[in-house]
Amino acid sequence: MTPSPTCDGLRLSGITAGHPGRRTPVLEDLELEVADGELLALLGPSGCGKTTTVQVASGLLPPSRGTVELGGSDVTRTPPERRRTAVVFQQPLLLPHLTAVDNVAFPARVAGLGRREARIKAHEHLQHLGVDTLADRYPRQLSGGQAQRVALARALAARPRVLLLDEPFSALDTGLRHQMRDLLSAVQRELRLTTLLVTHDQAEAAAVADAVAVMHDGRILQRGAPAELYARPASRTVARFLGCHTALPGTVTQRGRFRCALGDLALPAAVGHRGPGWLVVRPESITPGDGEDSVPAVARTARPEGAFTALTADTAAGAVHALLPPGPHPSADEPIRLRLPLAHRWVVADSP
Ligand SMILES: Nc1ncnc2c1ncn2[C@@H]1O[C@H](COP(=O)(O)OP(=O)(O)OP(=O)(O)O)[C@@H](O)[C@H]1O
Repeated sequence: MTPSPTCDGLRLSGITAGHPGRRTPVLEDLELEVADGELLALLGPSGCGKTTTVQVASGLLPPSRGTVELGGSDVTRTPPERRRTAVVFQQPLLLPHLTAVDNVAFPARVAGLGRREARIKAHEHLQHLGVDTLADRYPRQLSGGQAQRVALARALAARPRVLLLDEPFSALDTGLRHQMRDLLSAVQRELRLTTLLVTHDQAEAAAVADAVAVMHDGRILQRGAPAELYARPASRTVARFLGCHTALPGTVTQRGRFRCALGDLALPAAVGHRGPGWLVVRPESITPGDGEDSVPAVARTARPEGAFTALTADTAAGAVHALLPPGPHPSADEPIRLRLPLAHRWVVADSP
């Protein structure tokens, strides 16, 4: 990834950081940029260093190497309270002895604004997030979703340069999560705030983010628009993390041809990979049926996944995983043909 010469958003360059008591750093030479006004989702498995990245960006954890820039200024040594970043965590962390409106007014009060003015502003933010009717309630009188809206209102009230959201919706139930995603998208569209959203949910990342960065073992493996990462993952790890579990070993013998245990398969012209690699195909693009693009398989398992059916089938080259829409689906041990549409074939190397 070549960094742009200037960044008006958030930029972490060459960051190495760890935690006291840990022998090895969590982040090593991390490069991450969130452009001005962009919502970037930082996606990665548990323990890969997402929260540590947020801590470094917010100033809660000083890196041992590297720089943090905000709005084009180096803030590596600037204390958290002077960075103009606001963080929303998985838990709302509202002050229990203050009402919702006073929680939201708190940052402005700390910044020196009078109580009346701070409260007027706070009401505006609560209204913006659809919870002004709850202004006089204490945190213990709010549901999880309501409290998280108040926490988001408080973060916005601080008028941050950068909003850092660390798994803000993961404690909520599915319906509420979707509502909060929509709300975040709407707020983001309106305010164009530079936002880093930490999540381990690829659907959430795809739903709200302008760009996604996939993290693994403290490094960014790939960054791009969600659709680009889905269609063209850089590695098996990225593909797997984005829900694509079909990876068939073989070799790109010449442009547009992939030789594997299933024979000589066609590839789209966009595939630039050469030599040994893995054919990956997204699960929702695979369907049972006959055609030029189909391969023989034997159905192994078909289990419900929400409204869909997750089908695993064995082929001569390995297991194929499909996500089928509602309707009849193959049963175990049934010989079938599976279509692997040409446009959805992609080849990756075996590296992370
Ligand atoms: N305060 C701490 N002291 C020591 N080690 C820590 C501390 N906080 C995190 N770690 C370790 O640092 C590594 C990265 O943790 P981090 O919380 O950044 O990961 P994460 O990607 O946010 O994970 P999750 O999705 O589970 O929240 C983990 O191995 C974790 O155990």
